[in-house]
Amino acid sequence: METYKQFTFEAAHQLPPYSGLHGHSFKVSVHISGSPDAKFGWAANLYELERHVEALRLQLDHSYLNDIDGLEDPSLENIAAWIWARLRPDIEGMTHVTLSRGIDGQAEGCVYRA
Ligand SMILES: Nc1nc2c(c(=O)[nH]1)N=C([C@H](O)[C@H](O)COP(=O)(O)OP(=O)(O)OP(=O)(O)O)CN2
Ligand SMILES: [Zn+2]
Repeated sequence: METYKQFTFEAAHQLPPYSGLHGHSFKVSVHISGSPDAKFGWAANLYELERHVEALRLQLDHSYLNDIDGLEDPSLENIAAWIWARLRPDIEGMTHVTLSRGIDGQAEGCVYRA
């Protein structure tokens, strides 16, 4: 079974020489794989993920990403790897993190797997 949790955040960044200062709505999906719980069938209890995901969301939301330690070059791929590295110690069975920016149908994104 695989369980996932999504969160969104609004943030500004720049990626010289490709882009100057601007902002995006980002969407993150955190995927956890595991044997189904005998009673509830889930791979992970979403309540147990909540505090870890929420702590990250609060750090990222309404931030200037370039100012965050480890995000000096905030490409999609570097942000996804940064999220993975911070959740990894706390979320057993995490298989991948997806990150996208923009609206459905016009989004750009990436998938980070260990
Ligand atoms: N694989 C990637 N390639 C590129 C990335 C990236 O994160 N991953 N980022 C960039 C630059 O940021 C580029 O300037 C993109 O600018 P951005 O405004 O973030 O995205 P759009 O050009 O699509 O702008 P819209 O406002 O959505 O039109 C280059 N390559
Ligand atoms: Zn951008």
